[in-house]
Amino acid sequence: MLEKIVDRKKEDLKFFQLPRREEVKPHSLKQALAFAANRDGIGLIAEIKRASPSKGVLAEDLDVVERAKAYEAGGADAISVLTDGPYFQGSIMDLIAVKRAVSVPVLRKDFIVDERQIEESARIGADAILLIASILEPDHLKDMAEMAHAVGLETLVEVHTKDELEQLLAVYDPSLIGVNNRNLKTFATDTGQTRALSDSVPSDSFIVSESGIHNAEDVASVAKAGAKAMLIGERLVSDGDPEKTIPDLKKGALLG
Ligand SMILES: O=C(O)c1ccccc1NCC(=O)[C@H](O)[C@H](O)COP(=O)(O)O
Repeated sequence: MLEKIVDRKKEDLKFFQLPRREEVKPHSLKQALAFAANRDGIGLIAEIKRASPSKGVLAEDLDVVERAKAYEAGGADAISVLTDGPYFQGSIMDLIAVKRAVSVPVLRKDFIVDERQIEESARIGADAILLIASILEPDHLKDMAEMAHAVGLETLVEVHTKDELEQLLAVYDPSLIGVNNRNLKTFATDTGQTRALSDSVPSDSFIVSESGIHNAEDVASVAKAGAKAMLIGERLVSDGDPEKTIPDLKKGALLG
């Protein structure tokens, strides 16, 4: 599936056109998450996605602006927007609309495989982009991260296995490391993956635990494993009252 997503992305990039630049105020993802970790025990990146390969349609008629504002009002420290069209029913227009509507940092979640997507991300007003170790060779990922930083974007570098992490650390030391609890080949999620990798993450890096977080116990488990922030999609995008749910989830960091 991951291969299919990336192949489709490369195919679509043949028709790539740069959008015009948005005039928006930048916000630092790392600073927002570090501040929240200090205040609440854990920071939260709340995700907007209409659909996913693992779950199908989650929220077809989602009003992304309304949802982003509800996340922010509930205490989300940052918002992630899935901009992939074919597999997640997202678009760069979603990110543009969200960035205009909120004052927390906005992360572009997509399958970034080409330098042009970095300039695109900067133009649409993203504050940060996701770089996925399983689809980029370590040297290429390092180059892409440096290119992103040069145009003012922060990077969240995602790994799933210890091997991926070790190969990456041999050439590059990211300050924000996302441990994806979802195996992108089988789609199975296990929050224990954050614990399994956390000892191998350099002590000066900041761990964001991603995927499969549904309740306060999951939050407690990843916080105990060393995550300073979490990224939650499905649980929040399909929630009727995220303004109430977000504080309840965050309280999980204080459990145990
Ligand atoms: O969500 C999927 O099915 C998926 C499949 C293949 C590649 C990426 C995928 N998701 C992107 C994400 O990283 C998640 O949306 C994110 O970590 C939130 O996960 P969740 O809280 O479990 O919705």
